[in-house]
Amino acid sequence: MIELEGLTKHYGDVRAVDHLTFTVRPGVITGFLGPNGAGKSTTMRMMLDLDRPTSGTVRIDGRHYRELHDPLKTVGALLDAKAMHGGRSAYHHLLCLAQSNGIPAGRVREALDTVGLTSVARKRTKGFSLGMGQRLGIAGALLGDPRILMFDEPVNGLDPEGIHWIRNLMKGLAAQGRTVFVSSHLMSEMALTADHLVVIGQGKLLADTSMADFIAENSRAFVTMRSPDQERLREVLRGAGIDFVPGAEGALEVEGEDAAHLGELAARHQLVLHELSPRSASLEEAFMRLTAGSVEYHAHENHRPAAAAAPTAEAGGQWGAGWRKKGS
Ligand SMILES: Nc1ncnc2c1ncn2[C@@H]1O[C@H](COP(=O)(O)OP(=O)(O)OP(=O)(O)O)[C@@H](O)[C@H]1O
Repeated sequence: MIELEGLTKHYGDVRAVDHLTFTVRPGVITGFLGPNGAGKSTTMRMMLDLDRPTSGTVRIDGRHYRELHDPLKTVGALLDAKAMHGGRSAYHHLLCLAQSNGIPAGRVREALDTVGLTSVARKRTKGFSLGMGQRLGIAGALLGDPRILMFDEPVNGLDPEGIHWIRNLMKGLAAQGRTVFVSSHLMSEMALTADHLVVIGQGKLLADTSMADFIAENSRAFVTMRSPDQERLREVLRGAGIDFVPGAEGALEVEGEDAAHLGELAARHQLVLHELSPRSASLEEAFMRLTAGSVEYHAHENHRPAAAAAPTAEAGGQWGAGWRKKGS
């Protein structure tokens, strides 16, 4: 278990982490989400005593990291996959880690095997691809067979097979009763991986909830309506007291009404419709709405693709940019 209480970190005027209090529990995957610059890496560094908090505490199984006898046997972490000596082989990289942490040398082969690097164990790591580096970093995290695992953006730059592998590995570790804490800036990825969510923005806690509750609370259902006479459609909806928001490419989005009722309303007014489709908003959109007020790096509106009604995280840096207030 990891417990944070009032954890705070200032870099000069920047409040990178601002009074974070939450608990990461064993047996589930906890996703740590936030837009770029939200403070995820800083929080994880403080958990591992790599950065000193301005105030507040982190407890790992009830103790401060510094008080752990064999830290790698309690908590394993992948923070920066490139943080390794390029001249060493994968085997020797892990052997050094094992020897300096009182871990039996036999664990090196087991860890290499778990991450699928046995065939390149003797190769120097400087020739490794990003994916191989990530796997080696994960082998380092698993080396001490720790009860707690932390991964900072583990799927960054990985191909679909690598992403699938990491996802299943984390699920397996949680199923064994371990504490698994994983950061990401992609809600879509977390939706497939995490059981619990902790969301931060500008260092502050925005949500601490189960994935099931987040989905239940945020699955916005709406109907997209499109007519060749869009102005009349607006008038008809307003006349019936129905709220709407602008959608993609001039369409309108209506919440809280079913499509059949809206179709009948249009028919009564002899209004031609070119589209009447029930939809549900993506979790990515719900996440963007949650973090909209706390985005550090906004993309310029003019750079948005024309059809991006619900911008995806992959489009880059558009947190909250596409969210419109109801009735605007
Ligand atoms: N060593 C440092 N010195 C000064 N400012 C820093 C330092 N490290 C982080 N920051 C600032 O603290 C804030 C949080 O950064 P952090 O890297 O923790 O965010 P993050 O959520 O991990 O972002 P990303 O998803 O982009 O990695 C940012 O405003 C960042 O510029």
